[in-house]
Amino acid sequence: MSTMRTVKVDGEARYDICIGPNLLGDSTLLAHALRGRHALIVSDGNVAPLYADRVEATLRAARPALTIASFVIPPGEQEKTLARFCQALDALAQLCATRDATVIALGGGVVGDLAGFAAACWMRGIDVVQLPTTLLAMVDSSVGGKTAVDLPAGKNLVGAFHPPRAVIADTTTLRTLPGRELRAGLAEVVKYGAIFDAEFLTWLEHHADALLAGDDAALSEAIARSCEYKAEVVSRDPYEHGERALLNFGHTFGHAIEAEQGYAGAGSAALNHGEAVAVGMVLAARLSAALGHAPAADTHRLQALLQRFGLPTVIPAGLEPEALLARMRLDKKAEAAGLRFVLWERAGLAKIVSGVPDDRVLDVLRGR
Ligand SMILES: O=C(O)C(=O)C[C@@H](O)[C@H](O)[C@H](O)COP(=O)(O)O
Ligand SMILES: [Zn+2]
Repeated sequence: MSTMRTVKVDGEARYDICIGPNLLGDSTLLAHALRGRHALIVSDGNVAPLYADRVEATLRAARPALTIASFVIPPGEQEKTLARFCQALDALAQLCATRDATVIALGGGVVGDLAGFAAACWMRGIDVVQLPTTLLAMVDSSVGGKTAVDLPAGKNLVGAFHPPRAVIADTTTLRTLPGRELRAGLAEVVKYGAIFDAEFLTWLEHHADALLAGDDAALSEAIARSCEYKAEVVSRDPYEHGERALLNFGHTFGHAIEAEQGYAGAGSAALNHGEAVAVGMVLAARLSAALGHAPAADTHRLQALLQRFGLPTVIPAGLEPEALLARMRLDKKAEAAGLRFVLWERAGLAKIVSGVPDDRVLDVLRGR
C-alpha cells in the first residue's frame, strides 16, 4: 500500500503536493512533472551532497535523453541575493535551456525561493518543480508560488508569483535535517493553528514530543494538514489580494528582525526565518491583546507552545525598536496610509488590521 498523500492546489494554477517517504527516487512521479529536454537542479551545499545524485539518477530514469546541470549555492538566507539569482540565470544560459526546460529546486526555503524566481524570469517563465527537503519548505515555502530574493533593505523585496508545476516532498529527507531546522519549520506549522484552527494547536500540543523526536507519522500528519490549510487559501487567493495575507501572521515583525540582523548565514548569529517568525507571532499576539482584539491568555498559550518547540519568543538583544519599526515600513502589506498587521481575535482566528498607531507598535517592541 502506498503511503503517499496528495494535496491538490486548485484555481488558476493547479498542481499536486505529494507527501511521502522515498519520493526522490520515484521516477514516475518526476516524469509526470517534467517537460522538455533540459533540467537545472538548484540546491545548496548542505543538501546537494546528500540528495543531488539521487535526484539526478531519478531524472535520468524518468527521461533518459534529459540534459541535466546543477547550480549549488552555499547554505543560508544570506545567499538569497540578486547576485545568486544572476548566477542561476547564467547556469540556465550555459545549459541552453529552452522554454520547456524545468528548474528543479532541491532544498529548503532559500533554494526554493531563489530557484523559483529564476524559473519565473528565465525566458519570461519556465517550469519549476519544488523538491523541498526541510520541514519549513514542505509545509510552507514550496507551496503557493511566492518566489523572491532579499535585498539588504528588506526580505523578499524582489520576486514574482510563479506557482510550481509540482511539489514533491520526500519525508525521508527530514531524517537528515538538523534539529534547529526542524524547529524552524515547526514555527510555520504552529502558524496555521494560530491563524486558522485552534483544534490544530491542541493537536500540536499533544504531539509536540513526537514531532520534536522526528516521528514519521506525526511529521507526515503535520505536513499534510499544513499543506491543506495553505492549498485552500492560495487556491482562492493566489496573488494575495485578500485572505492570503493571513499567512503573513508574525512576518511583519519577523522579516524586520531578519533584515535588521543581516539575515542568517555562515558566521552569522542571526535568527533563521522560522525563528524570526516565532518571535514575530508572539509580538503580533501581544499587539492584538494590547489593542483589545484578543485575550492575553492566547498569547501565553502560543508562547508556551513555541517555547516547547525550542523556539525563541523574544526579540534578540541589540535590536533597536525604532530600527525595527523603520524596517516594517517596507513590509509588502504596508500601504501609503501606513502599516497593516495580521493580528488575531483569538487563537485560530486571524484578521488584518490597518491603522495601528506607531506608538502601540513601539510599546510592543519595547516589551511594554
Ligand atoms: O505564502 C504566503 O503567502 C506567505 O506569506 C507564507 C510565508 O510564510 C512566507 O514566509 C512568505 O514567503 C512571506 O512572503 P512575503 O510576501 O511576506 O515576502
Ligand atoms: Zn514564512
